[in-house]
Amino acid sequence: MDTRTLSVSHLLLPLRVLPSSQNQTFSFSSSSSSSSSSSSSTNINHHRVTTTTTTPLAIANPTSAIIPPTADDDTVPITLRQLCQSHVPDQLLQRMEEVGYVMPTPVQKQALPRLFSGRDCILHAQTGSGKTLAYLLLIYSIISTRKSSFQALVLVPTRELGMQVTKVARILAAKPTGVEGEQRSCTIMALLDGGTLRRHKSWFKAEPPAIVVATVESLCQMLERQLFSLGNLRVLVVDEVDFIFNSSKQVSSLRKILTSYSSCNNRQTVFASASIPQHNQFLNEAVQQKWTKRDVIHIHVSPVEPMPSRLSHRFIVCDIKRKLQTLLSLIQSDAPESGIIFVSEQSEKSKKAGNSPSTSLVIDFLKTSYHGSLDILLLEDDMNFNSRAASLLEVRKGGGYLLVATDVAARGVDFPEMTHIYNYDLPKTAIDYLHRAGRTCRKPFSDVNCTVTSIIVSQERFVLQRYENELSFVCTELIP
Ligand SMILES: Nc1ncnc2c1ncn2[C@@H]1O[C@H](COP(=O)(O)OP(=O)(O)OP(=O)(O)O)[C@@H](O)[C@H]1O
Repeated sequence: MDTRTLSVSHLLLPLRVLPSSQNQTFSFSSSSSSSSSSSSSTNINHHRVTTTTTTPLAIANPTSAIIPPTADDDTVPITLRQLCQSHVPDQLLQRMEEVGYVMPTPVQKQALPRLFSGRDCILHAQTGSGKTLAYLLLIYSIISTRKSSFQALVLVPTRELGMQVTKVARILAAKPTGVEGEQRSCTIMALLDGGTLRRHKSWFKAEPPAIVVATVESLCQMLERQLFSLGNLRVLVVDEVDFIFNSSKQVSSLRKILTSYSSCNNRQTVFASASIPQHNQFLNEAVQQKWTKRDVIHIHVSPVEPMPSRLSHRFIVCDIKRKLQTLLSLIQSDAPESGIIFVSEQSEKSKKAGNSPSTSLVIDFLKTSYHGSLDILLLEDDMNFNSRAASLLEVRKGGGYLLVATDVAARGVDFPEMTHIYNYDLPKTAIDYLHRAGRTCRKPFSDVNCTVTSIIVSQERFVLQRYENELSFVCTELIP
């Protein structure tokens, strides 16, 4: 008897409901939205899949039992190649293995069969769990390199994340070692804020790329000028979907892309994030607003553990005047391989008052007082795109570094060597805490432990406690 468990929404699995304080910061509805909360009771045919429960296969005759491994069976190892075999071109699978992707992560194992079946999906899994590879494999299973048309679109909230996704997509599309021949290769365009639209326009005219990785604003500018259309689009991925919907600058353009410039009936739609607050409402809204088809699946991996278990959380209470010194002492005693020091973005009021941003204070202090071997780098919203790219390039060269950053570095950016996160300023919401913390623990099969440390003043303890409750983690106090 096969007792594997595939949980769908009408089989009542315990699902974590996000607390109301988290909900307050987030809304998918706009004033122009035609749906209302009552719409959630309509007969929507979406499914939810979780990976919380799996029971072993009962094998009737062990000696002859060659049961093909399936994605929902955790007891039988299954490779990425087996999962992708009849869907993704062999050359791409070869390349995937060559760059080190052999075994699937839990989200890949859960999602790929459903993605290959053509269903719209919401990929909801921990930071660093490999959602990018999951949706890129879907894209490579769908697009045809024989066609010279724009077939797949990945929308991202920041230039930094766009550059990273483009890089992974290009690495996968490259020829594996030893493969000869003049096969037409897959072209991938990065259409990101800060780029030159004229160059992209000429590229489109000469030969449309098969895949475009774009920030929402840059894409909309091109669409508004009718420089190309989404008419042949077969798959649309929105990465960090909750962030884009929650961004007042990006949400209306995203809505247009989803419903005016393209139709969910003509494409497969995938939304990805480690955080989808009010996910039931989002699912209903996605269907009501025709962002996805009615049978969209919610793939929710580790719903009761939204952050990696290898991550330990600490806090230290100090006087506000001693924060810099406390930071330095922590760095000296932790001796991180690499670390990010998250600092709040400077408010408009503080800018107008002519104050220095906190990032400058921290950078200047570390440059004079830190005498260790780590490089000190800066990544913040107010830097121009070239300086931001230069900082990330330094980070990617390898070697240890301390990156002083605002939340621009908190979403999606992959820092594989990162071991320590310091919240010099507390994040504004529990969701922000989760994404900052998620810049560590980015090697899916590693057992290296990582640490997040928040440096707080005593009045902030209750805020941190709220995040602990919302995200189900325990923060231990360090006594100075
Ligand atoms: N199957 C795999 N085997 C080994 N490494 C993998 C595999 N899949 C992904 N990775 C690696 O895991 C890391 C995290 O992957 P990715 O950036 O896709 O995470 P994510 O789920 O998108 O996280 P976030 O929510 O923070 O954006 C990357 O360095 C990636 O190369």
